[in-house]
Amino acid sequence: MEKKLFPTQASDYDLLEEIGRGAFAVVYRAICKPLNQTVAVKCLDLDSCNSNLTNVYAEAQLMSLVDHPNIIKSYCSFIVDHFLWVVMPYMDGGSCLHIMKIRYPEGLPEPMIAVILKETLKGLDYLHRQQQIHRDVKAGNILIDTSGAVKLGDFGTSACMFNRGDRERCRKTVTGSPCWMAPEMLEERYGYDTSADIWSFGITALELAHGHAPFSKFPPQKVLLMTLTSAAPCLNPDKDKNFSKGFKDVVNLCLNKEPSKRPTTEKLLKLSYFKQTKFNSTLVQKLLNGLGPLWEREKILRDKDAALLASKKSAFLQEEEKSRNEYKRGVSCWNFDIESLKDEAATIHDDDTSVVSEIDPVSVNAPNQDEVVLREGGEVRQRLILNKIYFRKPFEREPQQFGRFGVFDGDLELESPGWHVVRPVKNSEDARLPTIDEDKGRTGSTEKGLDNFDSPTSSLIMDGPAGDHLKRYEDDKEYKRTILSLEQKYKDNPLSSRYDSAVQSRDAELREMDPGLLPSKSGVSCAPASNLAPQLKTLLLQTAKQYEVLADLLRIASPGEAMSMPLCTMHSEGPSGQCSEVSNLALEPDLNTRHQIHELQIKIASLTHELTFVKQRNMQLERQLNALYNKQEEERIKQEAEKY
Ligand SMILES: Nc1ncnc2c1ncn2[C@@H]1O[C@H](COP(=O)(O)OP(=O)(O)OP(=O)(O)O)[C@@H](O)[C@H]1O
Repeated sequence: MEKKLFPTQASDYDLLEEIGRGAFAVVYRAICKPLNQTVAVKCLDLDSCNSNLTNVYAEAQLMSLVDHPNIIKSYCSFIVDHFLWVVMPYMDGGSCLHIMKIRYPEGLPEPMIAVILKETLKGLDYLHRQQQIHRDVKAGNILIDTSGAVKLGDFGTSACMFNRGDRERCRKTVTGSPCWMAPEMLEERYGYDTSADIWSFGITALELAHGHAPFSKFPPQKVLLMTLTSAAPCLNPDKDKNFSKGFKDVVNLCLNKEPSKRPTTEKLLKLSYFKQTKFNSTLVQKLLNGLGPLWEREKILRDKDAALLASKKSAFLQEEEKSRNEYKRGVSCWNFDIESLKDEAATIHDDDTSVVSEIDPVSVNAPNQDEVVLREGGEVRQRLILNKIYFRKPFEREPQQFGRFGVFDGDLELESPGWHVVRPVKNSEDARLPTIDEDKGRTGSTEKGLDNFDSPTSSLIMDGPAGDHLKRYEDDKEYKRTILSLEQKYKDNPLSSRYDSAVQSRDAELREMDPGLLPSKSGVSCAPASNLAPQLKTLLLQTAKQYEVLADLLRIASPGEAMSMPLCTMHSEGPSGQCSEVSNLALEPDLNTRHQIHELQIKIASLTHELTFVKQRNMQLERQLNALYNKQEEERIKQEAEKY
């Protein structure tokens, strides 16, 4: 069949309706005008996604090399502003998750599950043979169309393991959706391989059977904990009586906590359960019978979610109150002690709803939340579905940790200071932390200096201009102390790998509160240019302060003489205490001084400009390198394919 060449210019595509939304991307039905073909275009926001451009681009390129009927390939991908557009075949049935939400909330009938699983398995088998890990196998990524085709999509998060030796074959990065993640993916010290996909495949089987993944209603920290410490999920012998033994065996085989004991895709395909399952397009088409167009269904679901969100808002306020009361009782809400987390997790019931809150733009790390609404000037700018777990690299803006993460354009943080959401750390057992003072009926402390401490800390500590009930971050002594106490407490903890993350996160946060508190790390060179602005402003302030000192010295040297040096004052705005403005209070600076200040400002502007330019150039070079690398890979794959 002749290979069509898809154009790589945005103007060649008409974006029509929105047909889906992921953590960092919106997917549209679109028309490729020169080819007059309906396609799906995934617009991935490069600014808010947590991966570096090179990886994203490499993975998008990789997607275009895929050639299997059960895997969605990309026709092409290109950059439009700060978005990566990935052009793919349009799957007009949508995802299995989508269909379950609309029509099968309790799960699909087994014959349909068997067909869907087998087709997915064939696609996964192809990827594994190419030595790739998908890393995001779930019903939301299994797409179907009206011809009855079943395809596994979105392996933008997958990692290429081509021929890079065994060390590289075990990935150390963590990306994925908590409920589907294999236990070894959560333990940073262990790598993981293709068997992690087999675990996710087993979870997907349960998801298709029940309409939702096991633990999906729990907050992510509980999901993590249960995945690590509880027995592997399985079918319920009472509730799931109707499922065949073959299906139960598949689930049990895949959900083995020991990765090496899980079957390979090849072995699974040889099971009689899958051998007997024949592809049946009519069965798949039946799933879509009577359903409206995908974009209309998508809209119905979006509206439903919005209504749910509104109802959850009040739940959040209650949760706030509950959490505050718990705090007053000295209940630990967040720590890394696995046993207490276990107990805590056990108190969360199946019907617990996740917390939803509204906060202003910037970066968000909200371990207890499903979704946050980002507003600017009262307008909703973006809704972030916090459904992923990321371990951020040390040089990146956010601390390393696990939790639900959403990141909004960091530059906005400077322009419109808003909520700053940080991780809560509380522990009543630590003597240095505030405890209940029964007599006084308020929070007290056993340590001197904290007697007046009165923190109505909720399950999240927030910092922002509004909300009197929330404590300002930089004043939060308890937070600083608690974080420091973590260091002592978890040194010998079995989760000591988490300890490093906690320390790094502590350092990052303390540095943000007060740049002088900790020595700055060397080699931190990857900050965005916009992040430099406060530092440059600080430099400007320092220079101005030097004038001040000079003026004082001159005053001492020649008392009685009128001084014409500027008297500068620091306006502390952010938690870091960086100055935002240098202003004259009493004395007007002379012309020369003003001129120098002006020159400094010009230098700063030009430096910022230069930095932006270098950054762009860097990105360009990265892209070129990538293209080169991908070309080589393509050739290598071709050669390998020829060998077969
Ligand atoms: N080629 C496609 N055809 C039709 N619908 C699609 C296509 N690709 C994606 N979708 C829809 O868009 C939704 C969002 O896709 P996307 O890959 O961005 O996110 P996701 O995998 O659901 O979430 P995440 O960002 O967590 O990976 C999917 O769940 C699916 O319903």
